Amino acid sequence: MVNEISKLCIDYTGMMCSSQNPKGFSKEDLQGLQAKLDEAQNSLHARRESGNLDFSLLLPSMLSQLPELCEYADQAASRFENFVVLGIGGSALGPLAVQQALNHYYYNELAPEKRFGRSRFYVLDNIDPLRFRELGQILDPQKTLYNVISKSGNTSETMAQFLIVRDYLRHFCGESYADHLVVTTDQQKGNLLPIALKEGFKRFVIPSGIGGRFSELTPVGLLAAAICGIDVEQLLAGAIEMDRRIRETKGVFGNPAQLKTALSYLSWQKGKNISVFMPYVDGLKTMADWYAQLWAESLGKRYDRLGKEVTLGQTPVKALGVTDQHSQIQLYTEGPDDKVITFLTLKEFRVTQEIPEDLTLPEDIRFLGGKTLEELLFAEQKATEYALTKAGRQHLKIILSALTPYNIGQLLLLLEWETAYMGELLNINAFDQPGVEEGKNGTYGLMGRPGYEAEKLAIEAYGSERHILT
Ligand SMILES: O=P(O)(O)OC[C@H]1O[C@H](O)[C@H](O)[C@@H](O)[C@@H]1O
Repeated sequence: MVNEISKLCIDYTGMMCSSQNPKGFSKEDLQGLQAKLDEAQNSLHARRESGNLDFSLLLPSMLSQLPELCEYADQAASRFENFVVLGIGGSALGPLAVQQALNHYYYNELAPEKRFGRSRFYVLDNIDPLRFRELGQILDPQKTLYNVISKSGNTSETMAQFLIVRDYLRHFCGESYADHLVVTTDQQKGNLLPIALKEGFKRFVIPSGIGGRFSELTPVGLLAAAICGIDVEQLLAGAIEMDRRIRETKGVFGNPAQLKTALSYLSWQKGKNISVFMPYVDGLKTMADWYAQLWAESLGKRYDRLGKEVTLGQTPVKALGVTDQHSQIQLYTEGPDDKVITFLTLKEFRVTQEIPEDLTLPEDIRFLGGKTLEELLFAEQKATEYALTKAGRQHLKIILSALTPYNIGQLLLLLEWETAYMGELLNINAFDQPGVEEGKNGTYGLMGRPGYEAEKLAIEAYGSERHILT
């Protein structure tokens, strides 16, 4: 059972009923959701038409902004050896995921003379002072460009990093410090915008209505990708094609987002409260981090859209094949049956690594000789699927034909649409994150931001009753 979607396909055999997997779903189970899915589709597409669903509506308009973005990226890449993102959450995870997937791909594909003149990529999302200090020590400020990314322009972590870096650049670069800062933020809101305007930083806009976790295919991710030599046109082309398929294809067995949503929804209904995302490609390891934020913040909600308390969500877990076969698979096979596993794999790797033959070795090792590492990886992945099916555990597999910008664009859009569909089926708002506000406001209180005195007092009162073993 393989759903072909140009260069990305979904193999959902491991979710379906068979002689080996009697607990799996039937075609009728999937068809039974068709009316709900169509309703979700109509509602999402109506919001899109009225301009209230920006994450996919904006793809073509992003294409028209590429010439300006790429021109700036080319100039920056020829001047700066290092490109550092200061951002967190949706302002860091997408850029990281795309870089890890594609940066080396491009490096190796480029003609040798073109391999230079592209910046090295770093992300400072966490505010660990040691890492912050140490990265500053190894990067030459004259050769470094910092991209401050914040949709809200108010995030404490990002703003704190920005203030330190601005000070440091002023110290080392003098009056030209502003050339070392590029800001990606909202067009109208937030504290970063007026500073950027006043101090003359180059600025890119995150279109209104797009939340951080849906913003990779805006300047949030496109600038970093372009500066590091990734073909952003192809990235957008893949996303636009996936978007078109999702909009135009009818029926759960043809529409990739509907199929993926139906499988997620049915498994969630069957008590699978955990969604494991397990790429079998090192380059896609951080894609699992991006997915974790998307799934967790979008679907983990206490109230539905009518304000009724529902407490919903499915906990995302990140894993890596084959590494986690030697760590987590034991639990997935024999532990509580509360997980659905999404494997992410490639049809082929661009390289072949042979394992040498040595006929003098004992047979139990010799069998590996003459095979390749890819053969071993694919065999392990298949054997894991089999073992999970045998244990009655549900899993599916997204297969990319290769690690290319086009395919990564397709994958991002598929997962974004699936998340939006799931929000509709669960009748929750998939685009907000009220649960993170309490902690943020408490931090403001503790750090002395005016207007948050009550939060400070409440946290201090909470801190007075502690149980500590020393
Ligand atoms: O881009 P920013 O506005 O700085 O937001 C960064 C992150 O902040 C919060 O933690 C939100 O929960 C995330 O959804 C967001 O991605």
